[in-house]
Amino acid sequence: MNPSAVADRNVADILVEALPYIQQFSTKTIVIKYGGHAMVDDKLKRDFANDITLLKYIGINPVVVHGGGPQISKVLSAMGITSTFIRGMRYTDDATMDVVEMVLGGKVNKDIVARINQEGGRAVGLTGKDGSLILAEKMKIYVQDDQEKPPEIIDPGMVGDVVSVNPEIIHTLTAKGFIPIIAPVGVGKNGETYNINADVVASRIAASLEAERLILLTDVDGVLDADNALVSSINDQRIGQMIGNKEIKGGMIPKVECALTALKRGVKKTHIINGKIPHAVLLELFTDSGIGTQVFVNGPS
Ligand SMILES: Nc1ncnc2c1ncn2[C@@H]1O[C@H](COP(=O)(O)OP(=O)(O)O)[C@@H](O)[C@H]1O
Ligand SMILES: CC(=O)N[C@@H](CCC(=O)OP(=O)(O)O)C(=O)O
Repeated sequence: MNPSAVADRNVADILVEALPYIQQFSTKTIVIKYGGHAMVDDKLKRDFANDITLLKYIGINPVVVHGGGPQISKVLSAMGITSTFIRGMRYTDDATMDVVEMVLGGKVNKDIVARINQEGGRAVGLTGKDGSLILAEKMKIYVQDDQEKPPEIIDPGMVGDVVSVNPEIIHTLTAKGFIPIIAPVGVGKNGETYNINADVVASRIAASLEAERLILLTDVDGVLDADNALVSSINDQRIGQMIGNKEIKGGMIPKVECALTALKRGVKKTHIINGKIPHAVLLELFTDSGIGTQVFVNGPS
């Protein structure tokens, strides 16, 4: 639905339309991945903080996993370091890892926490190290440019994959009325620090919490086809085709792959939506038409 169409509607109508959704989601867990590209300006950041606070007040358990890719790149470039990305993952040497941990676990995480608390919510910031939330290991990235040759394995440095999630700390916080805000930094079995793509963390956290919804907020309306038209529903087969013919590229690759992983691991529904639309989270959850792309396993394409 066009967001301005929502604004023109009678407030009472909107509230009534929202009621069955509020009833459906009450006491359920909704995981929201807040991408760095959606953290655009003060107004949008405030809208996001409002949405999350409102969800908690009406009895839903929101859990936020945030990114911060552009924010990391800005600090790295001020230090004269240029990042390279392999299939949407930032090559992470030791110096880059330090910056990633400082930016994600520090500035970005605390900004989101402070904004939600400003709106009357009770947010608590965590990285995957806190409460041993995310056990990680080095990710192996397979790249196959030539179908005739076997895939090449690329060493991405300290890029991590999630081995397991221990959600105890999240359950403890949500039960006490807090909203967990999670930075995608993981810990290895020898205490080493890993940089994990935030989409990967969001999908595994959502699975571990048996979440009702995983919502991935980004800076485009959802998955776009070759004509830049929104694909409002997509299944695993079409995802494979669109990655294969490079219609889905870069940062959208981990997003669609993670949406599928979440569904296969028991999350009920997953949507990729434009976080630059004011109150995108509320529009997605509480209106009949919703926005963005819904991802399916074996479903409609
Ligand atoms: N088929 C596609 N549809 C939409 N976006 C795509 C597609 N292929 C690549 N992209 C890119 O993926 C980006 C979103 O990923 P990313 O930049 O990592 O965002 P975020 O910071 O929200 O995780 C879009 O801005 C777009 O440039
Ligand atoms: C391994 C890897 O690429 N990690 C990401 C972590 C942040 C992230 O995922 O941020 P967005 O969601 O804003 O893209 C990075 O270094 O940029």
